[in-house]
Amino acid sequence: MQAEPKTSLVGTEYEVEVGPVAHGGHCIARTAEGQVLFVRHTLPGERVVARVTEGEEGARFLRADAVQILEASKDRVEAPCPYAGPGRCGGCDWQHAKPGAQRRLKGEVIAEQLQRLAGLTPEEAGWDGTVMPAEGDKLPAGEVPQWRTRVQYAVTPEGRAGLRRHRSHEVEPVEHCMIAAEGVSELGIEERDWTGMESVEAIAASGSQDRQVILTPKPGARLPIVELDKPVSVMRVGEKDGGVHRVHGRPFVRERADDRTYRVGSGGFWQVHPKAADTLMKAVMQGLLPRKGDTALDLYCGVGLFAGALADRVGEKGAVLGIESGKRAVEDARHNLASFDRVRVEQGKVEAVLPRTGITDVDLIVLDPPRAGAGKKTVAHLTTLGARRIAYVACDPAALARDIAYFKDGGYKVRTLRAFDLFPMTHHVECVAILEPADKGR
Ligand SMILES: C[S@@+](CC[C@H](N)C(=O)[O-])C[C@H]1O[C@@H](n2cnc3c(N)ncnc32)[C@H](O)[C@@H]1O
Repeated sequence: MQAEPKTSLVGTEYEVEVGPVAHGGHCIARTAEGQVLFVRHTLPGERVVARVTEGEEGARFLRADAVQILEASKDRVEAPCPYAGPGRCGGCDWQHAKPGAQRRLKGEVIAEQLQRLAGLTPEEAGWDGTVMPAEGDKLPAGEVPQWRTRVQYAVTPEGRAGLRRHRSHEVEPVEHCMIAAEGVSELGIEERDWTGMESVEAIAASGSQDRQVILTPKPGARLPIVELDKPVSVMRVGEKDGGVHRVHGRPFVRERADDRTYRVGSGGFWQVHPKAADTLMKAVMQGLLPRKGDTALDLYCGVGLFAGALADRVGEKGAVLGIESGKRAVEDARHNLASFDRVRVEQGKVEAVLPRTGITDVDLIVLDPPRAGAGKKTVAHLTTLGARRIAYVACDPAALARDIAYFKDGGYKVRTLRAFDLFPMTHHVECVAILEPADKGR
């Protein structure tokens, strides 16, 4: 017998009191019947009319947008971006919140994840509860930091560049993205016709004048001649192999951190906020306190940001091993770290490569995994290596909290935690946790 289709509630409106913030850029509310709503475009304590955007009767939760604000929070501001709002651009979650309130909301999310998934209060995690803005991001009211050095534009059927709507393939055409770095805006991507393209990624390095666009053509489409307002190198994503191929110019951009230049090939990872690489590198080094002669691991090392900083500090008698799955990122890391004799970079997944290395003890570990985190097996392995300190760089506080719980099982505790707002206007936040053996006093 076929199950009865459930009745969609999309479009239904509820007047609700808005409760606390939840991970993902929304707040929690309940309908009169007790059904949970994840409401965007609102703030804790507000009374709003929430219109359902996803979900059906009896679902565990519904998603909704606040379409009318009946009682506004004192943290609310008029969104500075004309493309923000219900049904519009999905790039920013907190355009309608004061900058200080955005950081408070991110702090509340971190605290909630730590408590729920790792059983830790902020004090137990050695965290003062604050989320620090990046240097230079505290701006007069109404001004928005222009921090996005990499912007992935989608293209409308008419060939206009835009940004995707929230949880949708639809494109919101934009004439100017407020959070895009000046180097991206200067290219004039939004003014060009991109007919035939699926997407156009713009990269403006912050450590050099390098500019690059990566085109993803629709199947069978011809590449346009790219004439932008500034010189750029051009890459394309291959229709068959999905790889990034050079059309003209350098196949990489040059970034700077810790007074070192890093080559970052197309498709390779580099932090998006211009201050992020240095901010995180400093937080990691201040937490680890490397000594001459130390041995260290840089896991999920990308093009070698932390391995380079560690190599400088552990000196000629020390050694650093980086592990990274991306082939091109490994080539870049080897190039970037070629001046160090005692730095090695292995290609492959950490979970496969680390056991194969046969390493049984190290002094220090940095891990900077993707959003899913490192996971139980990898964390369990790391806790057997006897590291004096471990720095965990996390772009997702939920994955961080889950992995901290695994570290706890393996005899490690969090010594300090710091949080940085490296993604203003969005719900994203970056944390650096420093762990050490639990039997060591604070
Ligand atoms: C958040 S980035 C960090 C890169 C680098 N630490 C930095 O700050 O520039 C995560 C990196 O992990 C790599 N990666 C993802 N899954 C991996 C895995 N299972 N094993 C090794 N590397 C992985 C990605 O290619 C990416 O370069």
